Amino acid sequence: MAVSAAAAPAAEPLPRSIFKKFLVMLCSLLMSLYVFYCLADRCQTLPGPIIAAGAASEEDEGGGGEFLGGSAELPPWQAAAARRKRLLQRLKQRRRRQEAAPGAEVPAGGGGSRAGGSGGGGGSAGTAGTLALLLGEGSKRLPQAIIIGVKKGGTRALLEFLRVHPDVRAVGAEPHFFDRNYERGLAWYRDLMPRTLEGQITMEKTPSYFVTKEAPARISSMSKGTKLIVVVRDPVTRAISDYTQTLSKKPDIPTFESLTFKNRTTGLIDTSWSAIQIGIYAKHLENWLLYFPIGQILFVSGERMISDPAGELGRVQDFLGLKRIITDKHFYFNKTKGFPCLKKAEGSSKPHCLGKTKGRTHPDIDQEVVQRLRDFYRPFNMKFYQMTGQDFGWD
Ligand SMILES: Nc1ncnc2c1ncn2[C@@H]1O[C@H](COP(=O)(O)OS(=O)(=O)O)[C@@H](OP(=O)(O)O)[C@H]1O
Repeated sequence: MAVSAAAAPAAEPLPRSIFKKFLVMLCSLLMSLYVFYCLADRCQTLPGPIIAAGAASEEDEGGGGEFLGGSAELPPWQAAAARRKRLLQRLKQRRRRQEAAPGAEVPAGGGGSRAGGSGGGGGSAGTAGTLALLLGEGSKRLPQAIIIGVKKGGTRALLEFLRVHPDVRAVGAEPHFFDRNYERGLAWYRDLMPRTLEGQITMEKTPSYFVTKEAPARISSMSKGTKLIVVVRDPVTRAISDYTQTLSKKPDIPTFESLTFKNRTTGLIDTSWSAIQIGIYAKHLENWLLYFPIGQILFVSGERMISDPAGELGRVQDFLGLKRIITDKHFYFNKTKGFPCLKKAEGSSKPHCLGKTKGRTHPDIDQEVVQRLRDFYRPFNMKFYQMTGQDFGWD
């Protein structure tokens, strides 16, 4: 009895220390699980970890491919969540500013890219992809597909919608590499690109390429296999849209009617005015066909991008060899905006329409001038339908 009474207190600390160790291990395990859970994008309402694009844009200096910000005072998992939240906000702000700036005029410099899909079917693939990108996998590649035009055709809408696809990663801003920045070299260009994993497509859009004489040869020398996408729109409406954009920046410019004509009395159209020139699609296309087979160029209808975005996106996904993930389930028609919008914005669960500079009200143009322009473009449009094998219904 005496022996056992003496032995009992000596034995007590042992189970307690084991218990403590067990508790510490359990806590560590739970913490690790929670951190992993957050990294896998499940601990917040935020839809996905975001990685800054290759090069910092004018709005987001220092973003280059790293997580932004830091919260030294917070526990690591909260700091990670806070960083993600801040980064998401900055990317959203940057995107809004890019859209608010007159699209085609935005200078080069990277812009946002995102990892992961929003909305619809690509969710889990997107999350796996984002996690891999988050862990530093993937590499910057030159684009395999480029939206080369046309200015005011609906190029921003196409890129924004395509980015919903988990296998598409794109530069947000327009790099203008093959027109304004070519002397900077391919390494500079590649560095603007977001990281991609095997099987993902890198994309960019710069609508001025379509009318840049040197662009086809330059893109072909980068890669003959580059897939090209052109969003075309009725050249008359396109010209008015182009004019509306310039007018918003320079309210003192002459009227559309006076800029249209070299001589209003004779009715001679001023084809040197870029707003008119860009719409002569057949002429610009001839230049591209010197370097690319027609089958390597996809022509997207700017009008159908508005009336049936899912239909056009279906064609684009096929052309890019992507699974048809973006469908009509991703879109809704916003009556206030008067345009189709995404049900889920990238990086959030909220609906997303393009910015104020997309879908502007056009000034009223003298119908006689409009008719004169229709007559002017008709033969060029016919030629363009013939070359592409598609009737865009502008005439
Ligand atoms: N979903 C949606 N929301 C808003 N706007 C849309 C959409 N789809 C196509 N569009 C049309 O896109 C036109 C702008 O074309 P771009 O994005 O190519 O312009 S830019 O060249 O990048 O400046 C823009 O031209 P405007 O209407 O003249 O503003 C729109 O008509």
